[in-house]
Amino acid sequence: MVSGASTAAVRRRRAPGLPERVAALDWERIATDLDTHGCATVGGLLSPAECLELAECYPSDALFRSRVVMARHGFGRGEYKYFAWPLPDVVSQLRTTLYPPLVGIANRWNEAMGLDVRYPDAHAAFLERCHEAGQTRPTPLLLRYGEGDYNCLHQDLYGEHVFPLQVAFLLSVPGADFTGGEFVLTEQRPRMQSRAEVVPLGQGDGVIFPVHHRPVKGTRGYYRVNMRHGVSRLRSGQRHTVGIIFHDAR
Ligand SMILES: O=C(O)CCC(=O)C(=O)O
Ligand SMILES: [Fe+2]
Repeated sequence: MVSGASTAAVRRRRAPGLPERVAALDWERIATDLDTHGCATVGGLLSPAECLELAECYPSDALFRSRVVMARHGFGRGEYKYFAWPLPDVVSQLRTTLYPPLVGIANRWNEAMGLDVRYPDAHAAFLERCHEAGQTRPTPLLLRYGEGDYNCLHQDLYGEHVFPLQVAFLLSVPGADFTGGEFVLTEQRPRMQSRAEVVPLGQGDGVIFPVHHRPVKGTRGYYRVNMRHGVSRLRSGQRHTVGIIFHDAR
């Protein structure tokens, strides 16, 4: 058990420079990768110290609103915890700084898919929309996998309001902290065979990917493909990730 004092320290912790680091990312390249491949990676956005600090707060129950043991629900093997309000600074900053550059892509995708929903420029305004509809519980989460654990292919939908992109960060060092445990995306195309994408990540890298679907350009305009993500079986060690989902939950 972590003491109350260190729990408060994790909550208060400043992550200097995170907004600057997010602003410095090549958002044109990210948009192109998302359009072309259905996912984009961002290298080393979190420092090793930030990764370690986040991973180490997993046992600190006061930071979380609930714990999910995946095997109990048929979700896979391993566990995760949803952060409680107030979110730790680094998690809150990731949510508020990654949202604005993704809004343009989200709105463009909805237009291509013939969906009427458009997203406001600021995350606070989008959260207000979620909260007014009863989606008030925070969705950022910390995941922990041990040897033999895996995360079944899924979609993180938590109510009517959905921001169509989400981000997952690898907090552990592949090859040193764990082996196996690869991030996997699948794309189910209408009347076609499915396509899988394995996304190699290093510590502190993030992967940006669609929550439930994305537009793909065909010969007669855009069609909608259904997306799922998961994690392959860990062969050894321990793997932590943090998931940044922009809509809140009912
Ligand atoms: O552990 C992972 O890489 C996947 C995490 C996940 O499912 C999520 O962030 O929504
Ligand atoms: Fe997920």
